[in-house]
Amino acid sequence: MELVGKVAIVTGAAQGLGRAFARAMIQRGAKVCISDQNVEKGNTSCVALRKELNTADVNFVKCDVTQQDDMKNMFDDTVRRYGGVDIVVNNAGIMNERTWSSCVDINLKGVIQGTLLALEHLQERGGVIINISSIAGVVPVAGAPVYTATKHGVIGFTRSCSVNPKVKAANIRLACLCPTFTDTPILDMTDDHFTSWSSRQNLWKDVEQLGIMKVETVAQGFIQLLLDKDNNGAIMTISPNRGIQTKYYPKARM
Ligand SMILES: NC(=O)C1=CN([C@@H]2O[C@H](COP(=O)(O)OP(=O)(O)OC[C@H]3O[C@@H](n4cnc5c(N)ncnc54)[C@H](O)[C@@H]3O)[C@@H](O)[C@H]2O)C=CC1
Ligand SMILES: CCCCC/C=C\C=C\C(=O)C/C=C\C/C=C\CCCC(=O)O
Repeated sequence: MELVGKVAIVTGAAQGLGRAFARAMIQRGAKVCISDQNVEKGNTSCVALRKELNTADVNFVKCDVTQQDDMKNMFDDTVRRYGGVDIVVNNAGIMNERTWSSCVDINLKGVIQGTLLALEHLQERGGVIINISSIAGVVPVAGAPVYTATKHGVIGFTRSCSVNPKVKAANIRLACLCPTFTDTPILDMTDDHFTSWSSRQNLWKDVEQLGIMKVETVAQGFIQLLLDKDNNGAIMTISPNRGIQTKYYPKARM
């Protein structure tokens, strides 16, 4: 897929990985709507990206992924502004075992809602949906069971959509990105984010063992996932020791 002139939406893009994905797409000629529930950071990032990349092809829309009206407005605004949508990146996510219900609402229900709206918008012209999971989407993580459940859910949902014949006929591709720890504000966890059935200490041991990647490393894998025309249903993992790996799991009837 060539990115010049393509229109992309990224949720949770005011900072961290979402912002890095937006930046990488703009650099390759895409027009990008960055959205976030944080209006101040979203606007600041939008202005910074315009300045740094010398472009007007990036805008900010306020969108809390738990709010259906916000999500609909984000798509409608993008269509009005750029004439359509080609790429949707469902990235917004949090890590909080204590407010676990909001973790499910944002990480899983937000991705489902974003994907369903994306499928509607892409059905006439085709396109790509990238859902951001985590390495916690493919391995058990004792320190963060709810977060891990949401990320497994993202993979199950995305792969199920990818094998739907209607999705294939509409020339829509879906894939998941699963990084290990990456240097973003999500790592600034305190004990308040955990319960007695989860543990910051355990996760921190994993961080120390695995190391922390730069957002640019993950953005590189993201662009590879986006550009590969033949990867519907793919799960890409990225880690410091194993690098970028694309995996295809069995479809059914094992
Ligand atoms: N940084 C890491 O180590 C890894 C992160 N991920 C995933 O990558 C995605 C992005 O995370 P990071 O950039 O690291 O985190 P981050 O905390 O830096 O950025 C997350 C963004 O999502 C926004 N957000 C939170 N709730 C929202 C809501 N209800 N609606 C809209 N936006 C909302 C925040 O305002 C923030 O701008 C998440 O889904 C996360 O689970 C996956 C693997 C590793
Ligand atoms: C105290 C630091 C907490 C950081 C947690 C915040 C964000 C997590 C982001 C991730 O998505 C990564 C999450 C979990 C990975 C955990 C363990 C990986 C073990 C991988 C392996 O065994 O191969």
